[in-house]
Amino acid sequence: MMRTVVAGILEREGRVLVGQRARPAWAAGQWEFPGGKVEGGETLAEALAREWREELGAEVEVWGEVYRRELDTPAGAFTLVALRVHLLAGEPRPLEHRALAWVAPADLTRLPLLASNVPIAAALTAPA
Ligand SMILES: Nc1nc2c([nH]c(=O)n2[C@H]2C[C@H](O)[C@@H](COP(=O)(O)OP(=O)(O)OP(=O)(O)O)O2)c(=O)[nH]1
Repeated sequence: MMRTVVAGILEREGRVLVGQRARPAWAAGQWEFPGGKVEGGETLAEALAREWREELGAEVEVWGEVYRRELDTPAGAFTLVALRVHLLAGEPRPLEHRALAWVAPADLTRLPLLASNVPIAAALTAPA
């Protein structure tokens, strides 16, 4: 069964939160929307809430899906789903990332994003 990875899009004052990965080697230094792999039995929303608690010390709820596609990476094939989130409690901190940044969607591609995230950045800047 293909695994699913959820990635959270948190927007504040026209900027979105991104994290710089510390691992694995192929992805270290690249920027992502914080999230991770869905575990057995979890909904997408539950998985994303768990990842944000573990990696950022923040409580979020999911508002809706932004983007979905199938991916091939050095870590295997999976479905990547980007979900818009709303912050309930806690200020995100880089508990597992090298750094966090708040970036305007139009400026995201100035960072070395994970290649799979470039279309998500494009979706965020597309006119509604
Ligand atoms: N978190 C996250 N992962 C992404 C994004 N885009 C993208 O291609 N990926 C890839 C990188 C990884 O191969 C995979 C997610 O793995 P992960 O390492 O974040 O997941 P995890 O926290 O559950 O980690 P682990 O338990 O497997 O070590 O998805 C993104 O925006 N956010």
